[in-house]
Amino acid sequence: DTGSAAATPEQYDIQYLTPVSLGTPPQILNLDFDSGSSDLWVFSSETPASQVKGQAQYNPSKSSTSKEVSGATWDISYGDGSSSSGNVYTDVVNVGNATFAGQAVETAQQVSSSFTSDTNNDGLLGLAFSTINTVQPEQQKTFFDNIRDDLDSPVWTADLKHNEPGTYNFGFIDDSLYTGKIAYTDVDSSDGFWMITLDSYSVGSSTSNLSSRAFHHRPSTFPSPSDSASTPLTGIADTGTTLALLPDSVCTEYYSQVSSAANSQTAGGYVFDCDATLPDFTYTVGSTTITIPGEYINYAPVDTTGEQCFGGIQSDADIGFSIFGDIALKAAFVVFEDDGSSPRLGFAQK
Ligand SMILES: CCNC(=O)c1c(-c2ccccc2)csc1NC(=O)CNCCc1c[nH]c2ccccc12
Repeated sequence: DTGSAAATPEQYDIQYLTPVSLGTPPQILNLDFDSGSSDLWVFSSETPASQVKGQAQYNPSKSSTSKEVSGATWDISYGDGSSSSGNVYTDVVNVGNATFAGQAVETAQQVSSSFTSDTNNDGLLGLAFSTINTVQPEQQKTFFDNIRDDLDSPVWTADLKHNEPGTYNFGFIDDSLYTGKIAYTDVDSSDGFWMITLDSYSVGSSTSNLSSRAFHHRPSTFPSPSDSASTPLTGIADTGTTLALLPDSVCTEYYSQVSSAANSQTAGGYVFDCDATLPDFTYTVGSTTITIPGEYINYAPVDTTGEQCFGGIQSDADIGFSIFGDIALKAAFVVFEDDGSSPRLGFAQK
């Protein structure tokens, strides 16, 4: 079995939505595939009308294959303060032809205001590890955990793009989606996340820094201007988080290269003039180097004046680990591999 479906970005790549077929006859909802959580939850016929603003709703009573999981409930809260909760059914779930008949579909009886106002997002499809699924009293499995044994290969891949549709594939690696080699690194799934350690990172690229300083020649003793560090970064690969949330030291190093940058309390993070030229951000996994172009890190205007823009790299303070969100992942072809015992993450240039 294999599956392939488009990942279409909302404005500013704030999230990527993918069509999913639920039930019989098929009900199509556009879900946010989220490697940072493990609940498949949807707007539903059980969501109060006051909390629905245009979202498609899954109606289990209209599906001949739905079964209520009696006594089961779910309740999830995210670090941005959003939340949702409700009941649980099993039904047929189909993602680009990868199908599982008894997938737990968590119907929302309550969603927080940020989900209500997110009018194109009909729910989330969790792809972190099933150990952090919130269903009680019996925890439910993610779609990937359920279909893994039917897949040609125990993998799913993310090819997210800037401002254009990309692809989520299940069960195979499409060699046309990347260049060079896929470098793999071990995953620590003990917290339920795809947690990895990136071998190093660097801010800017030596040539661009040098040219901006108009050096006529560089004495051999000149320190490398790319502030390249062999400092590792430990964090989670999280398709459900928009930004790259990194250590304060990395943020300071990065934004010190942007003359108009400031860490604004009111804006809730680093902002800069929208016409600023931002340095690239590079990270390495084994022998593979991924470069996030500076323009990807000019995330979005802070307000309608369009003068100040919000950075795509922000602090991971008070999280306890870094989050390599869409800003970091969309520069790469990413392989999420889990044979059930030793999960790995693969990165390739594209
Ligand atoms: C900002 C969203 N990310 C988080 O809260 C988060 C945190 C986290 C924890 C504490 C403080 C800040 C972040 C750890 S893992 C992690 N990752 C996830 O939670 C991934 N799922 C996010 C789902 C999600 C939350 N609010 C949305 C609004 C639109 C679309 C998706 C979402």
